[in-house]
Amino acid sequence: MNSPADWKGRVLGERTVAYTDRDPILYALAIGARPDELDLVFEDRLRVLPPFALTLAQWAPDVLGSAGAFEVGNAVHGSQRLQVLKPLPLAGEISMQARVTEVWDKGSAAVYDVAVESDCFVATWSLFCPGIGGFGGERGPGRPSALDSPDWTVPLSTAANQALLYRLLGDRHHIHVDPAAAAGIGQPRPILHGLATLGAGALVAARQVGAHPADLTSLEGRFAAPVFPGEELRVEGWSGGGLRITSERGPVVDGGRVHFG
Ligand SMILES: C/C=C/C(=O)SCCNC(=O)CCNC(=O)[C@H](O)C(C)(C)COP(=O)(O)OP(=O)(O)OC[C@H]1O[C@@H](n2cnc3c(N)ncnc32)[C@H](O)[C@@H]1OP(=O)(O)O
Repeated sequence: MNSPADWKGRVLGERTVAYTDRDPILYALAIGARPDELDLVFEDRLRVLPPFALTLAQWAPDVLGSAGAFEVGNAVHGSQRLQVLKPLPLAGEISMQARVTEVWDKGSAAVYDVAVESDCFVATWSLFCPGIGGFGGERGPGRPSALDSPDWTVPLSTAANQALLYRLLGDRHHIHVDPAAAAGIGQPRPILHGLATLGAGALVAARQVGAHPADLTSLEGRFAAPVFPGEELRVEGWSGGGLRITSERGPVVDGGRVHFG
């Protein structure tokens, strides 16, 4: 295919992914679950955090990269949406189908939207792919609008080894572990997975609003700047479900929304 636009509508296939209770527990630990949150870390009481689903569906954006739609070494995860349809089992198999739903032309970059559907969730990845824009397509959604002061702000510490833990859940792109790969996307050191930051923000939001984090019904956010493992962040929330995560450099997740049932 010659133009990114040619990938719109492309079916990326179907996959059934199996997991055990070890995997949602590892997910909970990798996004900062505490030892007293037994529902998240102890198999006898386990409830699966819905964003764990995103680790099961990681194959879909990877298939698009492997098929040649973009250069895997310089693309980044631009944004994510997750809609929960029903709870994930504690262990078992999930069958999913994926396709490219949109291709946006940002001038300097192309943005691919990849949707993954299963009977438990619908998830959409936006992949920001520098160097292949300017193909005459539509620009798509712009930057999120400015917000008033947040209704609450909670500090969020990331761990120096957080990307090393999170990658064991399936996203083993080298930019999260190898300084040379990080340099290839212009970063001074390996960066944290956007989904680790967003998942951690959702967990903080649940604690703050008094919801059980496994009751999450929808989550979304745009990755506005990289996070470096070990950085201190702030999670900001709005009563209507708005969510933003900032570092001392500015927003790292903006346009966020999280809802609990
Ligand atoms: C395989 C990888 C997995 C990962 O997990 S990677 C880790 C998670 N992701 C990140 O850390 C990415 C953090 N974000 C960034 O580094 C930057 O942010 C970007 C490189 C994505 C973009 O920065 P810039 O090239 O400076 O773009 P601009 O000049 O701010 O905007 C140009 C156009 O691109 C749109 N855009 C900007 N950021 C995103 C995004 N994150 N997702 C989708 N579109 C984006 C804007 O809106 C605008 O377009 P309009 O003029 O139409 O408004």
